[in-house]
Amino acid sequence: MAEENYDSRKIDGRSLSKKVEEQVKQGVDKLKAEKGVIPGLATILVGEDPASKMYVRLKHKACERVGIHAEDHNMPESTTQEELMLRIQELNARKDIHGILLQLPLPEHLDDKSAMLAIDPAKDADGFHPYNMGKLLIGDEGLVPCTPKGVIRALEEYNVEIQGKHAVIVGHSNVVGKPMAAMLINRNATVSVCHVFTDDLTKFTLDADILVVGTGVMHLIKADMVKEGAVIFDVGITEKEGKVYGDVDFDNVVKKASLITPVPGGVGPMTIAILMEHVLMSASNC
Ligand SMILES: Nc1nc(=O)c2c([nH]1)NC[C@@H]1CN(c3ccc(C(=O)N[C@@H](CCC(=O)O)C(=O)O)cc3)C=[N+]21
Repeated sequence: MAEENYDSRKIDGRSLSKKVEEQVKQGVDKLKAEKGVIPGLATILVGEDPASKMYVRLKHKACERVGIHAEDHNMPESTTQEELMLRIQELNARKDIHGILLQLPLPEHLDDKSAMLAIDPAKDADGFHPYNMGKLLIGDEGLVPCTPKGVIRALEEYNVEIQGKHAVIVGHSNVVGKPMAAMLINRNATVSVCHVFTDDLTKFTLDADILVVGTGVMHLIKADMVKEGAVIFDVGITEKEGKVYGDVDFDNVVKKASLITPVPGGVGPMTIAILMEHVLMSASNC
């Protein structure tokens, strides 16, 4: 028998992100024409980590596509906390910079919490500032973490019902799991948050109508751990021998899912498109 073709189950993050970027580009053009404002994003990267450099490059390329001015603040590995704080304060004060993105992770000797706290919440393109996280928790979603927002956008685009559904999140990080839980609760899902200490992970994943996995454990989620018809978002990235892998064993899990994101080409491009949207939002509000 011929291999079944599961292409229609794939959530195409690349084409979704193109659609979002097209909307952002229109907004940017309008803002330029009507108010003479050019949205500006400053990225801060401390050190020379190759993966971080690659991610920052992807963000700059996206800025170029949508007409956002992008500045690369690449600071040396030896940067002190004081120097980093000073740079953030300079960018906070600049009228032509509407979004500030501090690329994570920072080198060991730097404290990311105090650095993120120093970023003007109105310029917090990542949505990581405690003020914006707090707003998210009380249902006021402005600048929110880009990856979970991208998941929500994809659910909307594919007309997946959220209310009343059991959404299971694997991974309780500040950048994905926790904000994802808040966004799904805000939309009346029943939410379970699992993580490395969860006693019986499969008990939860098997019951998930919507499954979001962000752990960084390659192919953690196998076909026998998911429910028939589940909608699955793979937020994991593991690099191995020049290839990227997700947290979901896509080739087998796709046979049970109704919709599923691949890695690459899934939530990654969406994350960047939402980031562009945030810079436009901040520039529009200034
Ligand atoms: N302050 C901060 N904000 C971030 O948003 C942030 C961060 N720090 N640190 C690192 C992670 C990682 N991240 C990615 C975004 C897009 C892709 C992406 O678009 N990936 C392509 C593949 C690219 C390739 O590997 O060729 C894809 O999935 O199709 C990947 C990773 C943002 N991060």
